[in-house]
Amino acid sequence: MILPAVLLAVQFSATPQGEEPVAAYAVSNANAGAQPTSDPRLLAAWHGRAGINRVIDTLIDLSVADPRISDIFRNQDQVRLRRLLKEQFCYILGAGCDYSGRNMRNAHKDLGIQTADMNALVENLQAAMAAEKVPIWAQNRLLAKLAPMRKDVVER
Ligand code: HEM
Repeated sequence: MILPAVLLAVQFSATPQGEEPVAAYAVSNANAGAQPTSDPRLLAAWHGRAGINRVIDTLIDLSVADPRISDIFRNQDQVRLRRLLKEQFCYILGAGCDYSGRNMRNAHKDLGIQTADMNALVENLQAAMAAEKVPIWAQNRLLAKLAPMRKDVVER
């Protein structure tokens, strides 16, 4: 009975306020691209869900203003992106969220992202984590979760 429930969720899920509609897809935490951690020390080092949200806000602000990659974000739904990045990090860091976005391959498939773009985004993420005073060991735990997603995000 899981499949009909998923289909219903996809068919009837309304577009959140302020966001643009996207083509239907099957919602699953597997789309987040990494297994969640369950280490309270790690979550505390990130300053919980509020800290995660601040890091994502800084990451997006830096990236849309970054001349190396700003073109990629132009004309994209940044309201949706902000919401789903927060959900994804919250899920991966074990802060109690489900991830409701698309998988990494489908979300990035038309963006033409190159290795240099990925490196620029990771630099901005490191700056955002440093601004939140996330210790290096806790930064590295998150970066290790993101590393395998490179192959789905970067175009070959
Ligand atoms: C491991 C690295 C990355 C992660 C974890 C990640 C995560 C995400 C997530 C969760 C979404 C929303 C998915 C959805 O709309 O259903 C998304 C979309 C997007 N990402 Fe990434 N991303 C990564 C790398 C990048 C890079 C390197 C860039 C550009 C430099 C980028 C640009 C975008 C843009 C523009 C969208 C919006 C696409 C759309 O609305 O159609 N991402 N990403």
